[in-house]
Amino acid sequence: MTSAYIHIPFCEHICFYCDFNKVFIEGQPVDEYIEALINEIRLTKLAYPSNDTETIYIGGGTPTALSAKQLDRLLEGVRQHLPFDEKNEFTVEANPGDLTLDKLRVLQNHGVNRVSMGVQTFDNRLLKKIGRKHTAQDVFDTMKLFEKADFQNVSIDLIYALPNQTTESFEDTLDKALALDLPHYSLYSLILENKTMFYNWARQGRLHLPGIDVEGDMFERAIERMTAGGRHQYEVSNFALEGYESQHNLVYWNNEHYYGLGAGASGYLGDVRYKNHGPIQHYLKPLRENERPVIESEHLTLNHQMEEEMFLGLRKLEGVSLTRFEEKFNKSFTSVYGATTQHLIEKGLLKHNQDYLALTEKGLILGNDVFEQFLLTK
Ligand SMILES: C[S@@+](CC[C@H](N)C(=O)[O-])C[C@H]1O[C@@H](n2cnc3c(N)ncnc32)[C@H](O)[C@@H]1O
Ligand SMILES: C[S@@+](CC[C@H](N)C(=O)[O-])C[C@H]1O[C@@H](n2cnc3c(N)ncnc32)[C@H](O)[C@@H]1O
Ligand code: SF4
Repeated sequence: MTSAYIHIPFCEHICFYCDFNKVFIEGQPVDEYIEALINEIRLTKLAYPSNDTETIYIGGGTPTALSAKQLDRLLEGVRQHLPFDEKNEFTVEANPGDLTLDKLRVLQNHGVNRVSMGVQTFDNRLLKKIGRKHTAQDVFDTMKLFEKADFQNVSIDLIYALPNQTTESFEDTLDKALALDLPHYSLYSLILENKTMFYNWARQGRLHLPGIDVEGDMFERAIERMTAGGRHQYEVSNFALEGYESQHNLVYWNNEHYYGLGAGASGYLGDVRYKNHGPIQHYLKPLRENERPVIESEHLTLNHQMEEEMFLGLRKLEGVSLTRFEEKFNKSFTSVYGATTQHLIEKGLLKHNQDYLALTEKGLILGNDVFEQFLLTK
């Protein structure tokens, strides 16, 4: 089975911290983009047939920046080319304030059963400072829409360690988030990305970011609050009620296959990891000639695949299944990673949990230092 990630690179405004592939929507060839995307799905399915789609995730950019009519056309095309069982997870990303009842109904009509919303913080002053256009009230209003449409599987994203954010302010955001009683929360620490407004301001000394200690404190508070609120941490940044872990993101962490569709999307099919052209015109051009808009692709060697199984899998709190590793690669785990694992267990960074190898609490904090040890091609 293969999953599908579909990218919509348009936004109503550009946030100061964001480095994802996106452009301001005004004046963009949105309708042409949607048709090209549907054509890309068709062409990719021809090259890599699959009878069933495990999960579908439409992200961005901002998918809800499309009109109800455009969303309807997009979803019609998606469902036409990707056979999908509506019991499986189908997520669309939304921005608070962008989602109307009309658009939500369109999503529901086409089998979308999960929405992930970018809330970031409930502090209105901070929202403005990071370049968001919504307010906390927009979040509450959108929640009312979900209630009205009887739509329950909603997740929100929060970012912490924002400029001038205090631990108290973040705790207040955590309380407000939990008060919404949602099944899933993603909590990311701010990453200062190259070429963003934030990056320039930081270089000019105009951005006051909390130090590493404060950031660590915030992460600990988040884990405490989420766990006390019944949302268990199943991946470094993700918390869910039992049974509501994001199936699509688990496809990534379990190192499984997915179509990457749309401008700038990445995919993993067979032994090939690939990436599409990011700029809209570069993406549209090959599709006009019925060619896939892939800009780079790489065949992964067995060593690469095993490394990725470890890097990605260890992000899950459950860890990496050794049985699955051996079945997938037809190799004994000990023969590949026995010595590395022994060494990391002695240092208190890894632990065995029956069939699984997982990070300890100390390992979780040191994440990347641990992952590095699993490199086979140094
Ligand atoms: C790329 S956005 C797309 C969805 C939607 N447009 C939105 O803004 O919520 C997905 C999520 O990535 C996270 N994100 C984006 N830039 C980030 C950064 N520099 N550091 C940490 N998280 C970031 C935000 O939490 C955001 O909700
Ligand atoms: C930061 S994650 C947020 C996931 C969300 N918290 C959830 O639980 O569903 C989503 C973002 O990652 C990016 N993304 C995810 N899968 C991708 C892929 N295959 N190719 C390119 N970008 C991808 C998109 O920009 C998307 O907005
Ligand atoms: S965070 Fe979301 S809304 Fe803001 S620029 Fe990035 S993709 Fe667009």
